[in-house]
Amino acid sequence: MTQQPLNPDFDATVLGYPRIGADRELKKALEAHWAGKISLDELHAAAGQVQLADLTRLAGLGLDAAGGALPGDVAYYDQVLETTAALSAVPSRFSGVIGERIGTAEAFVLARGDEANAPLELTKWFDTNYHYLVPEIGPGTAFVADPERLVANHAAHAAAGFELRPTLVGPLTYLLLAKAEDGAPEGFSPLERLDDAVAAYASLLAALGAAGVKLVQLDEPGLVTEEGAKLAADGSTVTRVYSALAAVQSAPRLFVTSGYGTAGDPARPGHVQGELARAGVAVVHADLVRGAAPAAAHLGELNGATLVAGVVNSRNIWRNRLGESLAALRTLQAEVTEAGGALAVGTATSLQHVPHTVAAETALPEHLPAWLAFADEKVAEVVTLAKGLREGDAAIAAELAADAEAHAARAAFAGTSVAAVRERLAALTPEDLERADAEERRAAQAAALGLPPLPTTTIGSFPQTAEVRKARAGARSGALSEAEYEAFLKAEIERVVRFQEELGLDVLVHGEAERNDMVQYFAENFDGYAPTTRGWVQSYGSRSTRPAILWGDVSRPRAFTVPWISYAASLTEKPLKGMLTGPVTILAWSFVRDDQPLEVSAQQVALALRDEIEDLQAAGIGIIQVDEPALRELLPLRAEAQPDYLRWSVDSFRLATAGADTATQIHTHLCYSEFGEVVGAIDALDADVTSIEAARSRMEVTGDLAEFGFSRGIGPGVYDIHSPRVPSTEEIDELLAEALKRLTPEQLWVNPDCGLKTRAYPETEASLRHLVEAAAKARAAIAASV
Ligand code: MET
Ligand SMILES: [Zn+2]
Repeated sequence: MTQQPLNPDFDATVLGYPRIGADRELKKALEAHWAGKISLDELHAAAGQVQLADLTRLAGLGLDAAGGALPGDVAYYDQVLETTAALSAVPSRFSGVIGERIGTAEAFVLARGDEANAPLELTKWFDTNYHYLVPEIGPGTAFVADPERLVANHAAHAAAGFELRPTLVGPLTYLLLAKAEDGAPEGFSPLERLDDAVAAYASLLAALGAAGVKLVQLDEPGLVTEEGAKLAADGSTVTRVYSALAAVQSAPRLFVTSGYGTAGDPARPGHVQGELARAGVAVVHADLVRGAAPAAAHLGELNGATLVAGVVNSRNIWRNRLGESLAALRTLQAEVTEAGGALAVGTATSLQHVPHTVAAETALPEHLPAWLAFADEKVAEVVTLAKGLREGDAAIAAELAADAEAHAARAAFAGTSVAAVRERLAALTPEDLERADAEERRAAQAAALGLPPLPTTTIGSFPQTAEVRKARAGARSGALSEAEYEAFLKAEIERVVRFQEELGLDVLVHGEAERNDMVQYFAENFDGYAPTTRGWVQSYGSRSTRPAILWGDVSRPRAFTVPWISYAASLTEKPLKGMLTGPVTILAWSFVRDDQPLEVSAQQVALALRDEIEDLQAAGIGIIQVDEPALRELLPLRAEAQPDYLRWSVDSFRLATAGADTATQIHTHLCYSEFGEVVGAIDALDADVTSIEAARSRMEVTGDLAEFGFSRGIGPGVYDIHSPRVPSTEEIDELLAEALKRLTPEQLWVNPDCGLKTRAYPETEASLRHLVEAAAKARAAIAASV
């Protein structure tokens, strides 16, 4: 066994750690502060406690507290916002309310808006379900280094013996993720401001160095995108920027990470790391999970730098295959050492995408915990791998044995591969994805449903009132018996049905009161799926979600939505639309198994949904909506991988829905993204009616769809449900008129942007009244014009 010298600072690290606190303490403190219940000082103290607990845990798990192995990824709301604050990059539209400096209070104004200003836009961070606040950059945006918070955070923990490496989004990624502010000249790109931003980063580094910081982490995952890759050709922008930053007098050493894929040209993995090292960056990182391991040819350029090999998956919750990782690391180590560099073991990205610890889960099926690794278990894996690399297999013999055993048990477990599910998949034929001709369907559905033109409907959920949440919690804790809970839900369904009838909506829904979350509800009712109890993952700001774990072959033991939906239908003469969540969204918002292609898991979920649709139809439900809000979300970052994704994702929707009768109207619903780029896929879903978020973009997507020749039903949202604001009837009139410029009256449906579950009743009632009124006016106008 070779005894190579590893990194002089550390041989194991993680790029970041969940920031919300093991018990979501930061969420509670933030919301208490926003509600005026605790002061800013109390918030800082609470956040400091959370960070101290995290650092103590990380050091306890074996990361070198004094050697720079601990990430200083402090962020109360969002890591991109922290960088905006460190650069004092105040968007012009806030210049009246925010001075030159973005302190914590000012950062919250950017994050949450105020009476006069909408907050910064939230957008998905790469292909994750984390959302960051989009910087708004213009030709005049000031970039002024404000190191105060970073310095204070470093100093606070240095005193306790934790040598943090302050973490910022790197300048290239920061500007790649920014948008041109309103009023910037046509064609302006935030990257035009690169030199000014780099100057501010240089001042930040100088100040951090002066404060005794030894290592700073700059995250550059933007380099894995198509646009970012262009900045990373040899002799490129990457070289220019990082040569400048590495040359800053008395600056700390730099640690530049990528993550979420292969940085730069995917055919030349490692060249960006070589380029960074040549520029003077001391520690570079490569994502070995989503990305490819650096090619030996490029490691030659490392030249004394350290490569952090991101071998532990920080996006899933599965235990690492330690034996395989160790073998890959040994190969890399030989190449890196040969090149005069050093190797350290790390994670593919920050661990912010996984929950704190498996140990907190008390209700998982018995077989599952041993297969899993959340953040803490992943830290332990990184430490174990580094030890194995340093001291040889014998030093980690117990861990290797436990690992082999867990993986063998997982492979052999009955639910991992279920013959009945496999046989059903193997027997599928192309006809299983085909429905009758769209025109034939349209005629059959028109006859069966008898809807007016411009039918009005909602997207499914109605306000989840405190009573609804309380009843659900009561059912979970046992405070409410099964019979009591059922009676409660039936009463709630009846109330929602009567409410919709009174409003005069044309197609009713049951309101989804029984669902805590549109994906978790399905996970709870499918075999092969397990919800967690404490597995919170930050989605944005103080918000977290609790993705369920898809661990085995999926099937549906019994119909579960049918009782509620058919009960709702029994209460009304109007058509009632059944609600399901589609396969892609179910996968996108879960932790999925890593031992088979996503495509196969999608097919299994699709077949389970197909069974539910058959049962809904048999119960007399003539309209069924299968929501796919995450369709765009899983689209791969790299263009070359997109067609294959679009093929299987569309096919999984069709597999779920194509068993429906010709007269059954299949709807889908899309939101949370811009769908302009994927209209071809939306068309290929072959849904009879598609509702899609559109109010904020003023019906923009209707243009894309019309241009594409989309001919089936379409309900562009006319009411933005993301805020309590009530749209006026006139406003909805205008949106409908706008939509009718491009869509035919036979095509157009009238509905809100999305479900109403986060709204309260007063604004919901007022908004839906205006929506029904506007639809009636538009109908009358159409009738008068023929
Ligand atoms: C995020 S899409 C939500 C769709 C779901 N049917 C609802 O109305 O809540
Ligand atoms: Zn939606």
